[in-house]
Amino acid sequence: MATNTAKQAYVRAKPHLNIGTMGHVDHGKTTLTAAITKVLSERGGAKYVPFDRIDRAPEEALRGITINISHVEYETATRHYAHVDMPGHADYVKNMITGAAQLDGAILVVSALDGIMPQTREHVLLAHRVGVEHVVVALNKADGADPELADLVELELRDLLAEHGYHGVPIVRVSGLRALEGDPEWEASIVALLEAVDDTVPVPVRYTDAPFLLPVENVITVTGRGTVVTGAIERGTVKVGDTVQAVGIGEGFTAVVTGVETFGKTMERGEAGDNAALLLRGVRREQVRRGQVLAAPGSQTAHRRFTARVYLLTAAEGGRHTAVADGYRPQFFLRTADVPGRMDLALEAGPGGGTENGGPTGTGIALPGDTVEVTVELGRPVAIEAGLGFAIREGGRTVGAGTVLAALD
Ligand SMILES: Nc1nc2c(ncn2[C@@H]2O[C@H](COP(=O)(O)OP(=O)(O)OP(=O)(O)O)[C@@H](O)[C@H]2O)c(=O)[nH]1
Repeated sequence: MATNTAKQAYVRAKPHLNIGTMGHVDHGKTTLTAAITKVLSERGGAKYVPFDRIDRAPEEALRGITINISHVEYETATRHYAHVDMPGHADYVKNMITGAAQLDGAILVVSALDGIMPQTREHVLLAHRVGVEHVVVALNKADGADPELADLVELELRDLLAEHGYHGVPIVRVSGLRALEGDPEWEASIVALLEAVDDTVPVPVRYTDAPFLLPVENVITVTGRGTVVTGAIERGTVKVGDTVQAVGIGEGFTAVVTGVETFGKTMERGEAGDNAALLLRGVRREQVRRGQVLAAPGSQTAHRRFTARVYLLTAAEGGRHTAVADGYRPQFFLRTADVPGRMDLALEAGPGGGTENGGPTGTGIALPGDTVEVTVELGRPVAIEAGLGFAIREGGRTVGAGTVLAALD
């Protein structure tokens, strides 16, 4: 990342926040993302990223300058934002529920022409479950919608949001498409949307004093320079010269950080909450895998077995229709890791096991809607600690959400 042409340095002049768009397919997430960068670029707060460059820029990933192909950055008067427009529904859910996206807030995109659709519901539910506390609604395609119809959609949205604990959510009528085309009325709607985001999503508490931790999202080889690892810094800080330890999945290693960047700009210090690219000295690409964490040496340990409290989604929430039994073998998503594993419906070390809400205790089965305490054995070791959230998926859908109680062995 030390390039021949000097790179610009990242100036930390404003608080940095991570936000993302969510919502049903085709409601206009990518169009809106492009529109935000276009409108802000005209106001000096962004570099315009056209629609067809979002999610679809592999050559940028190859050059090693992009943090994540679906991330864009922009600034309002008071904040610097990294904005993730996740490519497909499955990836979206995976990123969101594992906390890989580490969203401080979300823009729920709902088409005023179509109203609430299944993924609108699913994303609101998941956002709430994974702890996204702050949501702003972009009621998109307002250019084509009858205002009375839009009023109706707004009412239904308020009900849906309230059902999941979101009250007083700003609903801003926008048109990503018309704003992209340069229509001043709709450009103003994008500005209003960002004002609502600035006002609604507070600057989160960042754990910069904790030991450094970065879940590995992508690994890129930059010819002549080495291996670059990207991801959002979960805790702590990192600078050139620091030693980091890779934990989980493959063989662990330690390496010295020789470059820290964000969105192609060099950083004196990467901090919790930043989307960072780290250049590692003497590390081969194959040594680093998505799902590992890079951590301050000795601060994280990999485990295959742990106890957890798990909520099984109901069929209405997109979960299973039938019970799960001892020996259940789904996929587990922990941070950026996606590993197969086995789940047994009892706490290995501890009093009893069974359910909290009067469900079947000690029978070795649990029904959708139950909260149960379980013991998990993963196919591969992963960095595990008490309190870590994870998702349980099978056949491409999310069937459970859990929290680690304790690592075993
Ligand atoms: N009339 C109108 N059409 C829009 C607007 N925004 C997006 N569209 C159209 O809606 C369609 C879907 O837009 P996308 O931005 O691809 O939607 P998306 O939600 O990103 O879709 P996925 O990424 O596939 O989930 C496209 O044909 C857009 O041109 C808008 O504000 N008004």
